[in-house]
Amino acid sequence: MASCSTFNLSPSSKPTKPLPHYLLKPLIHEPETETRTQIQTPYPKLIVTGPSKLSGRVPISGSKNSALPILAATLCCSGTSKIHNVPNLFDTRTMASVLASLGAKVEVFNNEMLVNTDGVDSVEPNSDEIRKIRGGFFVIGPLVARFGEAVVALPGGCNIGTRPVDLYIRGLQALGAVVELRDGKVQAYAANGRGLVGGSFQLDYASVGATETLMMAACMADGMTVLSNVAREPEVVDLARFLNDSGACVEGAGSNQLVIKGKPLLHGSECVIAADRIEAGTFMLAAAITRSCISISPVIPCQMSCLIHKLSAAGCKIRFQQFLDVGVKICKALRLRQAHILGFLQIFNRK
Ligand SMILES: CC(=O)N[C@H]1[C@@H](OP(=O)(O)OP(=O)(O)OC[C@H]2O[C@@H](n3ccc(=O)[nH]c3=O)[C@H](O)[C@@H]2O)O[C@H](CO)[C@@H](O)[C@@H]1O
Ligand SMILES: C=C(OP(=O)(O)O)C(=O)O
Repeated sequence: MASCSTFNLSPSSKPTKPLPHYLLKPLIHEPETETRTQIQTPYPKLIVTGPSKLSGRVPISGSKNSALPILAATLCCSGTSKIHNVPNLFDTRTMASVLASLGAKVEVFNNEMLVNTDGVDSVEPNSDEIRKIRGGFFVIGPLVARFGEAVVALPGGCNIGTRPVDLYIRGLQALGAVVELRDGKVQAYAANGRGLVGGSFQLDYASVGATETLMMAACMADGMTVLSNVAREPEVVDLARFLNDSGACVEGAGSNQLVIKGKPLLHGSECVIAADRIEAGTFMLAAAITRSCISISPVIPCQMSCLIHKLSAAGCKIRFQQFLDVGVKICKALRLRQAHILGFLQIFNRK
């Protein structure tokens, strides 16, 4: 296919060289030490002066972490994909720019995005856009699967610390990609000169982003793929649902193993992005620490069970007034141990 890549990506011209150490560094999950919690950044602070009381009803947006991989997955689809309830955020706007930089047609109407990737004529998204957010890197999976090659800058969005992408790369290699790093960009191409081939890959760590990227790639790889020790987060399930609605064959989403039968090309479909459990959880905590009573909607209670349990144990009263309504009221002081940001998010991210 036509490409704006400045590199000659023909397989025969590509001597394989080892990836740099920092991309392949082993996944070591350090304990929550002071070094993780004291990351200094030049970014502005939010200073909240209390005591304050919160009240009222808060609408919860569509999930950013579901929207980003689903937008990337439109690269697997012919025709138009219609995505509803996309939160209007810097990250989703950036992902739309990433797709547009590849030649996709992206139309935005309030919280609805229509994406048609039939006109994609590049495998190299705009690097400035990719470096703005972590999720931009997801496009490497569908690009190499559909077009046989991808040139994607290393992702940004990592003010919370270094977040390697070694699992994405090793997973793509397991599906028959040759991967190199040049000038801060990851270049991947199908070793057989055609497309990816199904294979088996076990993630060292159940990374959400790597699971999603490899799921998209496997949907268009030739044959069966088995991905083990994958992430089980609701956003992974949302992505699998979108891909299956678009003609893919993904089984096992929500468990720790995915079995995926590749198809040559998926077709556009329609989906509604689910409510953001991180946003909902943040408001629940805000109500708890200010001893306030608020109502948030919509929420998906089964995705919040961990946080609901913790807050209930701390004395919060949580009521489901209607199916998706939650009221939070703190009855006694709540003491939460400080945790680094991902640990904090994992209170409601992990099952
Ligand atoms: C866009 C998106 O969905 N972001 C979410 C995603 O972030 P993120 O993409 O960072 O989450 P992952 O589960 O993929 O990765 C978590 C950690 O695993 C390590 N890692 C991951 C991949 C890899 O190839 N190598 C590696 O070392 C990194 O230290 C990383 O910080 O999950 C987090 C934890 O559930 C959420 O808080 C983020 O909001
Ligand atoms: C860390 C987050 O997301 P990302 O991985 O997209 O940077 C977040 O949503 O807080």
